[in-house]
Amino acid sequence: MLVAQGRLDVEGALTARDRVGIQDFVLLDETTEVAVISNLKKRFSKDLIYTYIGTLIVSVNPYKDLDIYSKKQMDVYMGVNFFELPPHIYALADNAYHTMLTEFNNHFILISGESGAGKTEASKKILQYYAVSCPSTTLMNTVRDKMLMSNPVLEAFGNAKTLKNDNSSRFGKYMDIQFDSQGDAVGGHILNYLLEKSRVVHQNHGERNFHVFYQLVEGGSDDLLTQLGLERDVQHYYYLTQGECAIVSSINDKNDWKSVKNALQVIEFDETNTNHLFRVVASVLHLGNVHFDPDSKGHALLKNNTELNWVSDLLGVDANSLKEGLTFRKIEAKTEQVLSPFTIDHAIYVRDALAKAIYGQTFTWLVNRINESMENKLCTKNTEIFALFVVSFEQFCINYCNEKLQQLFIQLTLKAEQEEYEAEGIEWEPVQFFNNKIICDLVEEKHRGIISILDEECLRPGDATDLTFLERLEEKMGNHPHFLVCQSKNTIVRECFSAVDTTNKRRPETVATQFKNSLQKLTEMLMAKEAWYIRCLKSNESKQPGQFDEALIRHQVKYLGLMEHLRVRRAGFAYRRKYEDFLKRYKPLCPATWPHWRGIPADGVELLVQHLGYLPDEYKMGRTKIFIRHPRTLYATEDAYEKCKHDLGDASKRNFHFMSSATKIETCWRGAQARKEKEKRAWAVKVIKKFIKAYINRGEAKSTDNSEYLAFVRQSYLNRLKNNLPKTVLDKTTWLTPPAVLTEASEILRKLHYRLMVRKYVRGIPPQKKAQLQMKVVTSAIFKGKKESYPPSIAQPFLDTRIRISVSNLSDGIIVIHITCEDPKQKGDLIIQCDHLYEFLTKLSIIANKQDAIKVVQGSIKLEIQSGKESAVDFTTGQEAMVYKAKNGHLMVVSKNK
Ligand SMILES: Nc1ncnc2c1ncn2[C@@H]1O[C@H](COP(=O)(O)OP(=O)(O)OP(=O)(O)O)[C@@H](O)[C@H]1O
Repeated sequence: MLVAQGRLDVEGALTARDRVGIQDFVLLDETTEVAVISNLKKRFSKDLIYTYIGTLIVSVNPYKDLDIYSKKQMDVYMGVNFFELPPHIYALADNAYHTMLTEFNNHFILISGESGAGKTEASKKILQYYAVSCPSTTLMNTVRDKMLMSNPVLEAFGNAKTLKNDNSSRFGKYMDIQFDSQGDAVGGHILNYLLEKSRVVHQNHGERNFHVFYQLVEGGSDDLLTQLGLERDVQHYYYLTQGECAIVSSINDKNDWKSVKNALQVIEFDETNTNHLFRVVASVLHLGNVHFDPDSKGHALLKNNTELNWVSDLLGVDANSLKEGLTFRKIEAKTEQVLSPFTIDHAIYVRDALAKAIYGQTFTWLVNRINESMENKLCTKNTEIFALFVVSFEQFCINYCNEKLQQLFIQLTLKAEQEEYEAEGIEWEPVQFFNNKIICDLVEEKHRGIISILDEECLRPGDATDLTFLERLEEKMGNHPHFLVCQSKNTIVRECFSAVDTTNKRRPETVATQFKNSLQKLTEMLMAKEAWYIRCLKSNESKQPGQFDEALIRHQVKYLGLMEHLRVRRAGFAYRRKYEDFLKRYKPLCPATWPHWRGIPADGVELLVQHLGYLPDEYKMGRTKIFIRHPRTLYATEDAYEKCKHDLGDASKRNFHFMSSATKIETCWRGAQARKEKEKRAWAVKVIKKFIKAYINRGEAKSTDNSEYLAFVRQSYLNRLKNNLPKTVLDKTTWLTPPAVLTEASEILRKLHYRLMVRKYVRGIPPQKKAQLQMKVVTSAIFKGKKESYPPSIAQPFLDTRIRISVSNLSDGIIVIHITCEDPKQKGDLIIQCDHLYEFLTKLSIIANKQDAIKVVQGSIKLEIQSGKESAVDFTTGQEAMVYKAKNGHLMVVSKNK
């Protein structure tokens, strides 16, 4: 028994591997289907129905009550690490809950498997576990009571006996529980998918309609049956007897009726609502007994009015309208409406369609009511949602849904693996797995293909024209005034149908499309949550305890993709453990680590595995964990550990005295360690408290309460600032917003930083550019705001060559100022004569700070008299000083001989 095994860690479980099989498939040395099934069988034979694949649980239906769900057992699993105890659904529930609380994220548990495999039971066990383990408040008690207590109602209306399961859920459901940040449940919600409505009007041999019909007929009081016009005989009703097993020994409808009535009270159904609900159920039974005879033309005529009158009475709708609706089709021509009589087949079809619609809508209404009663009524915001998802009935599960969920699983698992590798700094090794996205695409893309098979209406017997007929019928029924039960006096029926837009002529979404869309939405929703998985397997078809049908199990192992799961989990490394944990267990195997390793755990592990002779390819050292590739490496280590323990035991007998004193020393040492640890904790608590107090007072002036905190704030701001400084002088926006205490300092720092950047910038300017800028500064001082042509001139650089000055070496007082200009019409160089040439030019060059700008030439100075037109001034000496234009067109300047 699981409890008897007590606390086992995963390594401990290895030692028991031959007796009870492997607890985690990941540790199977051989990952073949045969090995997996044999392991399941070995465990099943010892009533060990749960086995892990990593954090996924495989559960095999035992078909008998096991003593593993007691309160005591729940206590054992509370707050315990996943791998510390033998596999159990409680371990998963507990870990999901605690991870949610510590990581503040949303989780879901996906329970899948074929009909009768134990999904509903598993979900109930999880709810029961939360009911016991979560902190208790009055509100939470109400929520969980309602979640648990609503179950009989949901099962009565949504479950039925099938060949595979006496209590098979015939709808897909998704339940979620909302928790607040303290872990208290504050609300809940149930979402239902696709009730198998066709069951209301048709059951295969050996199967029944939904339980509630039988429960009402068997368990309802005489008074109630009279009010509803029902007989206490299930065989009397066409809708209850097609499977020829209305009464079965394994189901006690009478008793179940009592729990349903009780549950209705818990979920706050008042008498009126309850009464209306039973009236709807009864109306469906009466509707099933409405039969038709052909008239002379083969058109449908009601056999008698008794049943129809009951339907009309129970639903509160007009009997004539109902009759007309069941036997005629209304055709709208341009100007008039024509009533076209139905054939018998059509009339039966419409009768059944109405029964399905009434029941289906009522089921949805019921789920909504349950949801309302579980709504989070606290205004405090709930922070976390824990979702529990049960994929139910077979049709829903097979094909597309399974493929889609499998795809989701692989995606999420690979993602989780990849994230762990990344966090541990281990290189990701690509995993080969079959990506079934291709199947999902095929199903999703080809609307008319696979997906339409899921349309329950298409599953009806009949040829393809039935579908066309149905569509037309649905369109037409939409505006048939006599059909719309939305006039009903039964509040439930009225509420259910009032939402239907009676004027909308658009074709309604087919069931397959609704299914696809809901699955799509669900997938999106689930992708945003952390996943936990339970895979349920059916041990045998005959629902017998102790029978393990290998062929059936093999089929499910395939169908649930368990081998794929295993492969993905085993991708790369089968086993990983924190260095501390690994060392703690195996340290006796290496003299360097035994009895104590005082260094860094990773170093100890490295020494240990080298001592054990691990080959480099067999393991990898992550940041906090060791990763071991093959289970056999771990087994060898474990075997060595067992032997070592044994040897140590022998040695201890021989050296009793020595050991006992060693033990004393060890005890003292442990005591000292524990005291140290305690002191450390006390110190940590003090620091944390101080920190919190300081945080609260962070806005206050500096005091003993907050000085350390403020220093911390200052340091961390400065550290962050250091890495986020603006990089260019023009960047005026990048500057970290300072905490209140650093506003002033931050402003000073900001100015200093900009000044520093400006200085750096200026230093980096080349001399030529600098000279230019200096000149521009002078220009600005002279002209800015005074000359209108100044602004456009700013961007134009000054050229060194634009102005040059030449004089001759003689004493003629002539100065030639060369001015480059681009405009050909402009006058060219300037010639001036000046008495105080030396003074003028010296002052000019001082002002310009450019002594080399004046060139003294001998003989002749070239002139540009207009752009591109050249001439010259020739200099010479003579008796008299004179200036004239020479024959060659040059200007001749004669200075007097000295
Ligand atoms: N853990 C369990 N311990 C004992 N019996 C179980 C367990 N799980 C399932 N069973 C038995 O198997 C039956 C079918 O299980 P359950 O109704 O949970 O199947 P299911 O997977 O929800 O089926 P469906 O999809 O048809 O609703 C239960 O009524 C119960 O008798």
